[in-house]
Amino acid sequence: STSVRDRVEQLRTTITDHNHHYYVLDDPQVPDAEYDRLFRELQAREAEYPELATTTSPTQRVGSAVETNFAQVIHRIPMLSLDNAFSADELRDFDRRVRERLNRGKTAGESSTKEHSTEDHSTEGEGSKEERTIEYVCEPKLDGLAVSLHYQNGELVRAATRGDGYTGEDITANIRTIASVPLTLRGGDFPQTVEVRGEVYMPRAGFDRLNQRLGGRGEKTFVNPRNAAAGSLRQKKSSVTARRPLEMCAYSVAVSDESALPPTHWKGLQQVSEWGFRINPEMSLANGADQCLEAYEALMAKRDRLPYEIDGIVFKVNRLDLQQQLGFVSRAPRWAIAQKFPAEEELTV
Ligand SMILES: NC(=O)n1nc(-c2ccco2)nc1N
Repeated sequence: STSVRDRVEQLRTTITDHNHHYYVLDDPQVPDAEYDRLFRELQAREAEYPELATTTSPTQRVGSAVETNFAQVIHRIPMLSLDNAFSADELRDFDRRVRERLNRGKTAGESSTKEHSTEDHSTEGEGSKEERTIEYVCEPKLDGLAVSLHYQNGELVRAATRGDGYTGEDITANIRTIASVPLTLRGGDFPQTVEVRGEVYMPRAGFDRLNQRLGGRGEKTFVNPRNAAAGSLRQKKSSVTARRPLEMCAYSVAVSDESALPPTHWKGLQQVSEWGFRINPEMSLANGADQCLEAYEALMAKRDRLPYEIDGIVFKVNRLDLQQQLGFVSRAPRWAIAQKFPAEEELTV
C-alpha cells in the first residue's frame, strides 16, 4: 500500500542521512538506540513486503554469504600509478618541468618515458613567459587500495580495483558494505555518469582489533593495514567484508559531462564531498615547490598521530585545464607526483 511504501521510503532517506553523518562526517545526529530502532523497522517492513526491495536500501550493506567471482572490468580512463620524487630536489625538478612545459604551451599527447626523464632543457629560460607559480593540491598518500566507483543516475552500479591500471576486478558487492561509500549520491545535482576514485583503507585501530579477533581464533593475521584492506576487499563473501573495519577517501572524480565539474581539482573534491563521499581532512593547497615541501614536512611530522597509515604525500596541479595540457606520460600523469616518507620500519631501527 502507498502508506507502507511511503514509510519505507522515508525510513531509507532518514537512515541514509544518519549514516552519512555518522560514517562520513563523524558527526552522529541520533543516539545509536534510535538508529537501531529505525534500521530494524526498515528491515522488518522490507521482509514483510519483498516487492519493495531495492539494492540501494541501507539494509543492503550487510552483504550476503553468496560467493562472488570477480569479473574483469576495463577502466574507461586508465588508473595510472604515480611517479615518485625521492628528494626535495626531485620535487623541485617536477615543479620546474611542469612550469616549462606549460610555458612552452606544449600539447599533452603521449610521449615516451625517455623524453620525460631526459627532457631537453637547452631552451631553458628562452622565450618562456614570466616565471609562473603553480598551485598544487597536497594530499596524504593513503596506504590502502585504489578503487574506482561508477555511478549512473546517482546510484552506485559498479566498483573495481585498480588491477594493472587498465583492467581491474569487479568488487561491487564488497564495496557496498563500506559505510563511507555512498550507495546513492546526495543532493540532486549530479551528472548522469559519475566516476569517483579513491583509496579504501583500514584505520590502525580497526586493524589491531581485526588481528586480535583473527589471532584469538587461531587464524592467520595480517602484516599491515594495507594487506588487511586488500584481503578484506577480495573476500568472496561480502558478508565477511561487511564485518571488516574498512573506510574510503575519495581523491579524484570524472564525469560524462565535463562542464558539470568546477575548474580545479580542489573544488572538484568539495563537490564530491557534497555528493556524500569522505575526502581527507589533511588535504591542503600550496603555491609552488617551496610550499609543497613545507606541506611534506608538516604531514611527515604528524604521520604517526594519524589514525590511518600513509606512505607519503601526493602533489597535484590544481587547475584542471593545466592538467589537461600536461597530460600523462605512458606510465603516470605529468600533472602529479608522490613524495614518499622514509619507510616506517627504517625509522624504528
Ligand atoms: N593513495 C592516495 O592517497 N592517492 N593516490 C592518488 C592518485 C593516484 C593517481 C592519481 O591520484 N591520490 C591520492 N591521494
